[in-house]
Order: sequence, then structure tokens, then C-alpha cells
Amino acid sequence: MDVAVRTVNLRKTYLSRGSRRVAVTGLSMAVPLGGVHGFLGPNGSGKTTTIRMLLGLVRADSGTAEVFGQAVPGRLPHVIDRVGAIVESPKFFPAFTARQNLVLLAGAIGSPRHRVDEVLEATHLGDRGRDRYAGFSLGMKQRLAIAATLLKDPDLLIFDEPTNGLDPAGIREVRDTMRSLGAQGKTVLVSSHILAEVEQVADTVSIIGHGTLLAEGTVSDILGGSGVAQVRVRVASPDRAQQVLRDEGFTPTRDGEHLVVAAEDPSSVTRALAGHGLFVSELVPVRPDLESAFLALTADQGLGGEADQVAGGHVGGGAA
Ligand SMILES: Nc1ncnc2c1ncn2[C@@H]1O[C@H](COP(=O)(O)OP(=O)(O)OP(=O)(O)O)[C@@H](O)[C@H]1O
Repeated sequence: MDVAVRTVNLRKTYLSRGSRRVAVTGLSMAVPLGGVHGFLGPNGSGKTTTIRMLLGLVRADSGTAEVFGQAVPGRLPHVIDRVGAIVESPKFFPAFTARQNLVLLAGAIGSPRHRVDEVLEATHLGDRGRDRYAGFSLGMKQRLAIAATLLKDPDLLIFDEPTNGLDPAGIREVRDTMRSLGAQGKTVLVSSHILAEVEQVADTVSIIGHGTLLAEGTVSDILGGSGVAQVRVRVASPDRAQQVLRDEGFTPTRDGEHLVVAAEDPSSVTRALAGHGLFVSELVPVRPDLESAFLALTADQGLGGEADQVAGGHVGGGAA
């Protein structure tokens, strides 16, 4: 597999209130070339620290990282022109229009002027270029930030929680922009703790918890490994149906008037119930989602959200 980014055994600790706090530990991950790669983990799991190491903004304690085959930070100058990133909210001049802001930036980084119109189009801001930044919605501001990263036409885009604070419409705008960049062959590495957001746009994902890799692969690989498919059924007598299904070897759970049953083949459930004169009035497959897969993975590892981690202490299991 051709990779845009690879880390091997990356580790970073911070000194905090007299003790060492482990942010990233033994992180080995690979981001395939082209497409959108979701970098997922709960708050405090080490995503930002990893991204900052990739961009040479913080130095790893140990381990290696490479971008387009070049070791970073040492050889970062050789690839930095191919990388665009939003790690913190970029600063724009509120009184300037979107276009004026981009023209200024393009001049500063030596990008040709025509790129300004191209990146406004690419982020669907073409008709808002003459509006002042101050009047932009959060979603538009975020798309302008993406437009700014596109000025030098990078091959790798790194976005740290780009949908933070956006409303559903803003989230969709940013998501659509990432999707079209991935479809153009760019590599988009996007971090998020809101898995459902990334699930809809990512081709592949890395899931981390407490600074270590828990799972990596295509979204469907990860969902496939997250357990048996379930169906949600409605019957007139859910209590009886629950007993019947238990007697038949299923493990149904009650959800209001519905039962949720793990079954590879939904017809095995309807057959079992019909055999006892119970007829299903509704049957809906419960699609496993990344959120459940993620929760299952972190639960397996005894990992939840942010927790204190002290160097030398237990910091979770190995890579999947
Ligand atoms: N500059 C710092 N000094 C001390 N500790 C830090 C520093 N930056 C991060 N940490 C700690 O390192 C751990 C990982 O933080 P990091 O920001 O990388 O996680 P994250 O997954 O990006 O979280 P979030 O989604 O909340 O941004 C956390 O426990 C955090 O408190």
C-alpha cells in the first residue's frame, strides 16, 4: 500500500504539574495515499499531539514519522510544500473580504493569484468571495480556512477537528469539501472525536485511545469486525416473543415495544417467532456504525475518554 503518512512507535510525553503525562505511546499508523482518512479517538487520546508531531510543531520523545516517505521533522522542508494543515483556527482580517484575505495570503506564500479564485470555487465560496470575513458563518469561516490551505495546491491536507463548533449545515459543507478533495486524489487526514461525522466521509480510519492505535482499516473492515449484525423487530406480544427467542437460543433485548436480536440471517428470527404463532409486523436491520465499533474497542481496552496517564503507568493495549 502506498502511504502518505506513516508513524512507527511514536511516543510523546509532556511534563505537567511535576509529572510526565503520556500523550502518545507506541503509535504506529499508516495513512494510505489518496482519499479521506479519519483519525478518530476520544478527547485527550493524542490526536492533536500526533498531528503536531507530523507537522514538526512538537518533537516526539521516540519513534519515527514520515510524510511522503520523508522522515519528519528532519526532512520536513522537503515535503512541506505538499502539505496543507489547519491545526488551530487560522487568523483572517475581519474587515477584509474572503478574497482579499486569500490574495494577501497567496502573496505571502508565493502562490499565483489565479489560485485564489480556484480555491474559492473548490470550497464553494465562489459567490461569497467579495463578502467581508466578519459576516461569515462559522461553516464559511472554516471553508475559508480550508481554501487557504489549498492555495499552494498541496497533496496532503491535515485537518484537526475541522467541524468543531459547526452546526449541521456547516458540518455538511465541510464534509462535502473534504469528500471532493479526497475524490480528486488528495490525501485528507481528518481528526475527530465525533465518529458519526467522519464515518460518512472517510474511506479509511485509524482509531486511537490513550495515544495508541486500537484499529485501522477501511470503515467497512472496522464495522465488520465490530460484531454480528442485529435486527430490530416489532411483534404484538414482545414479552412472549422475547421468551420464545431465548428458548430458541437467541439473546434478545427489549427496547420499548421492540426487540433487538443479534442474527446473521434475519429470516431465522422471523421463522422462530412464526413457529410459535408470533408474527413480525416490522423488521429493521440495525446497521453497525463506527460509534458502536469505537465504543466496543475502547471498552475492550478499558479506555474511555480523557483520563490521567502517567508515564510508566498502564497506557492501554497494543495495535490491532
Ligand atoms: N502542551 C501540553 N502540555 C501538557 N499536556 C498536554 C499538552 N498537550 C496535550 N497534553 C495532554 O496530552 C494528552 C493528549 O492530548 P491531545 O490534545 O493530543 O489529544 P486529542 O486527542 O487531540 O484531544 P482533543 O480531541 O481534546 O483535542 C491529553 O491528556 C492532554 O491533556
